[in-house]
Amino acid sequence: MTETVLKVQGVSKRFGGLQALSDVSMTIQKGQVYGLIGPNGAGKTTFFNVITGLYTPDGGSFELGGSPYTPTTVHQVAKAGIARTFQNIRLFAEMTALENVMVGRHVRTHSGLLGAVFRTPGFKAEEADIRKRAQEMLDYVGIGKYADFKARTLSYGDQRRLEIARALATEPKLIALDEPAAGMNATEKVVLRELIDRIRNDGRTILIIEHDVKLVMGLCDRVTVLDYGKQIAEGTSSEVQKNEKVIEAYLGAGHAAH
Ligand SMILES: Nc1ncnc2c1ncn2[C@@H]1O[C@H](COP(=O)(O)OP(=O)(O)OP(=O)(O)O)[C@@H](O)[C@H]1O
Repeated sequence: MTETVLKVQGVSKRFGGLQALSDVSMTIQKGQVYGLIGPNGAGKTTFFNVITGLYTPDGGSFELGGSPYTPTTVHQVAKAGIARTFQNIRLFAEMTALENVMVGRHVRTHSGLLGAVFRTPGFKAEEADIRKRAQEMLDYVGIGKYADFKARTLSYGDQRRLEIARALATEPKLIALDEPAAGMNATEKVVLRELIDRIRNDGRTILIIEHDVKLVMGLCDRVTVLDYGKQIAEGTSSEVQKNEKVIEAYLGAGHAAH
């Protein structure tokens, strides 16, 4: 039995005279790694920003885990069950790795602000649990030994893994990774690939924007290709690779081929 995690239908987004997304639809099933690729400026980040509540779409409908949802604010989207990472890493640089993950975990806590202010027993117990879970997340992505290091002191690859740990801490239905391999060397990419495989094998569902086509093709169950905001292909990695429009879009004049 397949179970749909995210269903997006007919999403559009215009910036002034520029149609950044034009009637884009996709269905992501539980346990899939779903790739979103396309040349520079194709609309990939815009799509991520729409589904995570950073941009308001001009049209389209959204379902998450079988229920309709409207991605209006970032916080509401996190609560609904989508967690993301960013192309340009967005960590709290002066906070420790552990604290960064604890912030992600707070999306799922109950004590609230009053509990924190008065340090109620309920709050203290919850805080201890959050700390423990955050450490487990760091161990899971392989940077447990850096728990007490400030985020800014970690290597680039480790900061990207920390972002993934923070996203996982919200227990998302869908984890959306925006160019997780950007700036990584070959060794770091191998480790990242293993991590994404492990996250999938543990039953999570992943949407990934990635410029490294080799990585995408090796990792993704299905792929959507955008070009100038339009969906020019959708299918398995091998179907998409053979698609004439895709080859054209990547090799065509005026586009950087990556
Ligand atoms: N906030 C904005 N205001 C105006 N135009 C925007 C905005 N965000 C994106 N765009 C434009 O929308 C188009 C799609 O951009 P987007 O960043 O989504 O592409 P992308 O596929 O993620 O590209 P890249 O691979 O370079 O990150 C581009 O022409 C971009 O200039």
